Amino acid sequence: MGKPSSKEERVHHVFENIYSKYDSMNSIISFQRHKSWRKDTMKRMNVQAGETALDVCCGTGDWSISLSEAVGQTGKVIGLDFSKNMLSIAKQKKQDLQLNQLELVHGNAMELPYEENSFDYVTIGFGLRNVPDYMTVLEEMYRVVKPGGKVVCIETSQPTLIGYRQAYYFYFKFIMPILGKLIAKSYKEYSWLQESAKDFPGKKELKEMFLNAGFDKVEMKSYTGGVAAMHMGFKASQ
Ligand SMILES: C[S@@+](CC[C@H](N)C(=O)[O-])C[C@H]1O[C@@H](n2cnc3c(N)ncnc32)[C@H](O)[C@@H]1O
Repeated sequence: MGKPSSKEERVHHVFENIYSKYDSMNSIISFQRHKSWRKDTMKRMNVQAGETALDVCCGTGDWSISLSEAVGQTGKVIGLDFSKNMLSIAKQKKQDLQLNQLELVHGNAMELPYEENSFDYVTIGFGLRNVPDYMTVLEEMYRVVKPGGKVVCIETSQPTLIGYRQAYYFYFKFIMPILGKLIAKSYKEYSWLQESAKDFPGKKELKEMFLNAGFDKVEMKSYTGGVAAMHMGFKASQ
C-alpha cells in the first residue's frame, strides 16, 4: 500500500479497533438517521439489474449490500477497504446473505486497482473525510467510473443554521466521544470522528471539488439540517 501518511495510519488504527462496534455505534450516534440518508440516496441513484458498482471505503459493507441487492445476480459489486477487520464483518454479512455478485477487496482508496471506465457507479459512504487527500480519491473515482456513470458520496457536512450548527458541534465534540467511550470503550477513536467531521468541507465546497475532479454535473442533497450531504457527480458520456 506504499508508505502511509500519518493520517492514513491513524485512520487505519481507528477502524481496525472499532470494527466490532461500528454498526451499532453508527445507529446510536446518528440517532438511526444514517439509514434513511442511505435509503434516499439509493432511490436517487436508480441502480438497475445487471449494472456494476465499486463501493470505496466499504467498511462493514452496508452500502455494498444494498448495491448488490439492486444489481441482482446478473450484476457485479466490489466493496473495497483497507481495514481487514472492517472487511471481516462485511464478509460475514455477504456469506449470511449469499450474495455471489459481491466481491470484497483489501485495497487503498488513494490508488484504486482498476482500469479507467470500469463501473456504472462508484460510491463512497462516510469514507472521504478519512482519506489523506480528498482530491486524489475523487480523481481516482472519476477515472474508474464509466462515461455516463455516476460517482456518489454520502458524508458528514456542515450545518449552516445558527443555533442548530452550534448544537451539532457541541454534540460532536463533547457528547459523541463520551458515547464512544461508554459504548465502544474507545474515546480516542470517536474523538477522531469529530475531528475529521469538523475539518471536512461544506456541501458547496465539496461540489466545487467534484467539478474540479472532472465531473460534468453534480447534484447534491442535504440531510437532517445539513449534518450530512449526498453528492452525485455525472461523468460525461463520450
Ligand atoms: C466511517 S467508515 C464507513 C464505512 C461504510 N462505507 C459505511 O458507510 O458505513 C470509513 C471506512 O473507510 C475506510 N478507509 C479509510 N481510509 C481508507 C483508504 N485510504 N483506503 C481504503 N479504505 C479506507 C476505513 O477502513 C473504514 O472502513
